[in-house]
Amino acid sequence: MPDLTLTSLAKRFGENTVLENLDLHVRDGEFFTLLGPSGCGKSTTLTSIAGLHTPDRGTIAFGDRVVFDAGRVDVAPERRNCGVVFQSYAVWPHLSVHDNVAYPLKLRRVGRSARAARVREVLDLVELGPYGKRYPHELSGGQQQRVALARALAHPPDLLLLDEPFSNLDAKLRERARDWLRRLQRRIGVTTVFVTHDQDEALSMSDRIVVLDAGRVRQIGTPEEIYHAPADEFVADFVGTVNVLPGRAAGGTVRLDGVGTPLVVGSAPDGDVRLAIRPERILVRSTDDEGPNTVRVKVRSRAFLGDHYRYVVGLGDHNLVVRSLAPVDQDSEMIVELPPDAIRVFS
Ligand SMILES: Nc1ncnc2c1ncn2[C@@H]1O[C@H](COP(=O)(O)OP(=O)(O)OP(=O)(O)O)[C@@H](O)[C@H]1O
Repeated sequence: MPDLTLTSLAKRFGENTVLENLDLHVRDGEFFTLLGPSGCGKSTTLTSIAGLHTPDRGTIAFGDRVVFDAGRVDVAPERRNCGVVFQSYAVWPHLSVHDNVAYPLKLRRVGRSARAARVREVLDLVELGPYGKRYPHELSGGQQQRVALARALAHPPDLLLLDEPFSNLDAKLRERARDWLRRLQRRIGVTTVFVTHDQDEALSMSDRIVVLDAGRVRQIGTPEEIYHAPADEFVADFVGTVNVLPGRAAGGTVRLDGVGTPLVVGSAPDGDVRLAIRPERILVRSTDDEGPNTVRVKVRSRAFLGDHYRYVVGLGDHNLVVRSLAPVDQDSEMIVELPPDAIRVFS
């Protein structure tokens, strides 16, 4: 399978700059996710790869094959050999499942018996083997998306491009569909670009994620890198929940407004900073002499969420969200530890 390289890709719609010098490299066989808020340019990137939008500048290459080079090369969508599934890419209601999946093969003039064999193969692949004769209205939403996927895979694509394919499914089905798609993608090894604005989906499925903001790359990394070592406050805030507190750094410590003892943070540039820590990295202690950065706080609110408690506690002049299994009463005191290795400091 080819890798995919986007170089200096730029796209404007009128006055609106949607992509600005976008550089991306998706490795051979990788499941690569474009993650970012609505309007950040994820779909525009995907449709540019598919050839459905024409960028203003830059190049797109599948392996050694340049499919787009602004002003010079612009390979037609049907010749790029991408399998595409969109959220709204409904299957054709008047065609049976078999005929939906056979359609791209028919377009490519694949003979009748080879076509039937391939349709059987991909329907088995998406676990819809017995459903060939049904019509879309006789299938669930999840099954219809699997038909769309089978259609995208019927003529083996060089790249699989998926734009929020699960957003019409309910939460339970969506979770099942994620697991299932990830296993299938690993099995067939097709280089895949996946678009979502859902951080859970991105974290649970991807080999690597790019976080986009207003057409620019904020960070590229594995799910663990993006979650545990966000490059900046935008990424920390967009992926997961984070407490962000203003303070002043000096000599590897940060003094928060209204908190007596400075917190040890490891390395940080001296001056005004913002300290970030995830709620689940804050430890609830029974005594306050167990480690550095142990602070006595007041529980302002408590919510029981089944598998954990979510507390809002007062830390100096700020509210801090804490996630813990430990039951502590509302309005009582709590001792929390902010481990230095759980703290990120942004200037
Ligand atoms: N055909 C178009 N004409 C004009 N503007 C467009 C067009 N397509 C997209 N845009 C604009 O480009 C920007 C990026 O859109 P895009 O669909 O790529 O974002 P996105 O990150 O996929 O968002 P979402 O998650 O909401 O789908 C938006 O401001 C959008 O309004």
